[in-house]
Amino acid sequence: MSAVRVATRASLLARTQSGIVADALRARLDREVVLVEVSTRGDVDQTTPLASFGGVGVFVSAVRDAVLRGDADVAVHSLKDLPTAPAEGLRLAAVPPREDARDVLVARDGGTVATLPAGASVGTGSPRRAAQLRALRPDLHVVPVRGNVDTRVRKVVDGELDAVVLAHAGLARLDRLDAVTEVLETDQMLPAPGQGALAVECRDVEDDAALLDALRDLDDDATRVAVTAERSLLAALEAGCSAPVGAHATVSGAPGEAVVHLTGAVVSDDGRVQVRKSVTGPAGDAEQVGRSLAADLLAAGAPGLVNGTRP
Ligand SMILES: NCc1[nH]cc(CCC(=O)O)c1CC(=O)O
Repeated sequence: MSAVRVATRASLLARTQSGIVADALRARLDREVVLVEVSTRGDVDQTTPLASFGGVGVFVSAVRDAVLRGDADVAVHSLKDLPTAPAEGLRLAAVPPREDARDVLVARDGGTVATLPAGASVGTGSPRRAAQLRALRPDLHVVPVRGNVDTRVRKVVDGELDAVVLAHAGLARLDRLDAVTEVLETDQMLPAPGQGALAVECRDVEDDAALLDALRDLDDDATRVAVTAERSLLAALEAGCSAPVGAHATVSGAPGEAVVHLTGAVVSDDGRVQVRKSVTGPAGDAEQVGRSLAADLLAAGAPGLVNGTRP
């Protein structure tokens, strides 16, 4: 049988994540599984703000194109980087078990959000993290940063910044949890929809039955339900990945009676206005649960926040 080719971005985090999926496929298929690196404009140029490339979508589409062209069979992404619109010609074949979805602080001298000195500079490129940081500590100086996880951590180690906010999941996968000085609870910092989860796509028309079986086996039901609710909320708010929207869902209960509990928040850029709500519904209706929470948030005044802060 031919090798399975896994398309990945070239960054260390992307290669690590794709390696996790490649290992999982290897364990389920008695086949060779190889990584195919795709370099994107967003990876090559680490300084230009992402918005001028058309947002993080640039990372995703180059990897997808490799699969659509037939240069690879499977694409691996961070699920939170995927636009909510479905991709023509591809399907979301597997959502593997999620890592910790929370954000973390990496600060000098063991700092936490509560103990950072007045006016401390905290790096993040995410409007969602910036807005929630300002809500917690209006005195903080939020500095836009780009670059991979290692570069961001180094800015703290080198003293260029007092702290950065990153995803727990990325640091865990890179074995860099030693740098974490505080895990931010979701009531302080609601993660991005899909944070901590991976997305594995294949061609719509894929006819490799063994590969499709392996992908199905890699899919985690509870993770798929949770991220479906979170992304349905995001889509219904008509907010993109750069909007100050947080969402986090958990699934509980026996199969057949499982429920999904979804919390969502929209925050003004300056952190002064936060609309935050929760809803619980049947796991089988995850999309509807997300849409109904979006309606609640919109009724509570979220539209001005979503629209007012889009680039
Ligand atoms: N924005 C880039 C990005 N996309 C996914 C992750 C981490 C892994 C994940 O959230 O699953 C990161 C880095 C970060 O936010 O710290």
